[in-house]
Amino acid sequence: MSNYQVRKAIVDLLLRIEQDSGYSHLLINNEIKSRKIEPKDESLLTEIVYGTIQRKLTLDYYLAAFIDKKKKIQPWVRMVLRMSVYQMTFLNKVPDHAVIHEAVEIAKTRGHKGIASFVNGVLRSVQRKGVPDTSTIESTSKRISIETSHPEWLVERWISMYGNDITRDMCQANLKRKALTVRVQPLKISRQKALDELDKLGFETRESEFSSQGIIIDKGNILKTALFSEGYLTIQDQTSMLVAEMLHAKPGMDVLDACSAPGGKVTHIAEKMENKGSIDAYDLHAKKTKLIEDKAAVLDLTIIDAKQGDARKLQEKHAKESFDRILVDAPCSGLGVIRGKPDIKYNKQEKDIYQLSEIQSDILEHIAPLLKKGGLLIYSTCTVDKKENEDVVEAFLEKNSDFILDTSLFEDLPAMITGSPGITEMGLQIYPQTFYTDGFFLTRLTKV
Ligand SMILES: C[S@@+](CC[C@H](N)C(=O)[O-])C[C@H]1O[C@@H](n2cnc3c(N)ncnc32)[C@H](O)[C@@H]1O
Repeated sequence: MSNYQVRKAIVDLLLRIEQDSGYSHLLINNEIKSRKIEPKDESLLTEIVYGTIQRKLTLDYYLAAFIDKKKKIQPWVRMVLRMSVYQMTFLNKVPDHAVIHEAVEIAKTRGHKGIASFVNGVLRSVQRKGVPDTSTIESTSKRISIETSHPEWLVERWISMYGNDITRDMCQANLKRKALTVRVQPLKISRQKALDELDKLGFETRESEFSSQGIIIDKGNILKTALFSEGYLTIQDQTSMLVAEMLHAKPGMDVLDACSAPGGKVTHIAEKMENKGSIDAYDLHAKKTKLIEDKAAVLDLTIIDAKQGDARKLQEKHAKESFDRILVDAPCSGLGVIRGKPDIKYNKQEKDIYQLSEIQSDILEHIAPLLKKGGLLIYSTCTVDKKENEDVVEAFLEKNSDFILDTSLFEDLPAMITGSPGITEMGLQIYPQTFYTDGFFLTRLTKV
């Protein structure tokens, strides 16, 4: 594929992601497969698409300095300008003159001479004058918003909850790549053996301190290994691995995972149970239960019964106090995983947070009777927002006097997390900047 064709594919992809509000990671993978993008172009395509989405608001701020406010710009032309300015400002892989040349070529073929000369004019001005200085933006929230490309309502919200410094660090961390992490299936391979095998294959790896099963991959493509395809390893963020570590499910126990798909945490729980006992794994969406089944099958785990069910109605299916352990890994706004799914920061709205917090409270309220006395319940989300995290837990504890927060959680956490800035009376909020993981919330409750 020529450079021009790769750039053209990037513009199409950016347009589709914006117009369909599609998840960029899924659309990028489809594009690579369907257009048969060569491996040498794969990483550049991914880098430009992700980068352009990640920096969208910053790029638009830069472009606004060079384009008349009243000028109507077609969406594809804006995409060409954004991706070109992204490459000129944040990447140094291709010289500016080549970036401009390719942008003009796309504009000529897709549009006409007039558009090509507009694109050429704007990009040449950016090249000549440089992008505008953002340090003169007076309002703190606006400056963070523009510099890190997060919507201002979200920056203001985070500032009101966590202050300027944590918010700025969080927004900046969301722009950086995180290392891929995997979990070993300990019934099939030990972590040490997996590390040795990966070492032989030329991977650069480290042990994760979040989980005895976790491995951080600094270099190497795990997807192409038999260790992955044969279920010795599975991809999971380190924060998610904390859940099964903290749930302490033992072989022979009865466990409920109320919101289970695609099955990352429930398979980890089954591993901790040495594949002995029983796990009822529900998800609201019937088609997603197949994802849980597939994951369990590749990992050779047989104790998971994946089925459709609304977590708010499980009392119709199970008697009170049926379970030793319950996981509520609730549907959430996902503001902790912006780094991997940058679309989230533009697609989520503040009202979603309020709606989700009601669903989360509802799920907890209806699940609570199913826990045995002395049992443990973990509530977790992959978001950073008090309304969906601490507030949900606090309201639940106020209403349900038979539950208390299991404060031994705080001694139970891995040493590197103890004393981390997100620990509160209601649980552990992990910020994406603290350990360069996803942002995540987790707490552990017990019935007395
Ligand atoms: C954060 S995800 C769970 C991730 C999963 N625990 C894992 O580790 O792979 C939340 C899941 O809850 C499901 N969900 C949403 N509302 C639900 C409800 N009322 N009852 C059960 N599941 C629900 C969603 O379909 C989604 O798959």
